[in-house]
Amino acid sequence: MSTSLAPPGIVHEGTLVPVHNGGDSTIWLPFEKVKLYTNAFIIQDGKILLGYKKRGFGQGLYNGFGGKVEPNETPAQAAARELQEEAGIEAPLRHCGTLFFVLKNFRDHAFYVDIFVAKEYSGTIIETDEMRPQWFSTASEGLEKLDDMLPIPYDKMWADDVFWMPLLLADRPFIGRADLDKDNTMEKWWFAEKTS
Ligand SMILES: Nc1nc2c([nH]c(=O)n2[C@H]2C[C@H](O)[C@@H](COP(=O)(O)OP(=O)(O)OP(=O)(O)O)O2)c(=O)[nH]1
Repeated sequence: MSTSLAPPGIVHEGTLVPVHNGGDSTIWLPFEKVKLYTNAFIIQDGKILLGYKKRGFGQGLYNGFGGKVEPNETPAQAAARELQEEAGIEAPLRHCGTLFFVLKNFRDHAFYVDIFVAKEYSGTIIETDEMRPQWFSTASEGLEKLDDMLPIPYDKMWADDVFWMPLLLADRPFIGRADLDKDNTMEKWWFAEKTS
């Protein structure tokens, strides 16, 4: 489909196949500037590594490891640095998705988040001041779970994650936008699979 149908903030050359869209709001929230962020996940052997955010933005939610891209860095470099700083590990990260994220009542900036994934890592996973890492099962409900590992805790994650996480788990590149209210409820969203 044509990318002109994608929401403001989404820039992509190639074919996008929309997979989810919705929300009660008729307009996309305005934004003045955009800041670059990263988010990185390790997915291996039926499990995914998430971190419980202990402080700051998103405190109390589980997420991948990431943060701001510094002025001297590429997103890939920032993703590697944040994974090391927040979980103590290194990994051959691959770009797998892009999330454009706008928070209502947060006027400062929109978030352009490059999402990375790796199937392996080196080093020892450690808890840091910012994140408490924990493995979760990627098995769907009803399927056999790994030992006593809990399923992905979507009710304790950013509300939009449930829309794109299945694409990440299936290794299907994606792009999307989510506008959220400050209490982590979805205002409006649009997600597409990148097929070229
Ligand atoms: N899973 C998920 N992550 C999100 C969403 N929106 C959003 O900003 N993020 C991620 C991107 C970043 O990894 C993180 C926000 O960065 P942060 O708050 O941890 O970074 P920071 O400003 O503290 O920067 P730094 O000190 O870690 O560099 O949240 C979302 O809707 N879902």
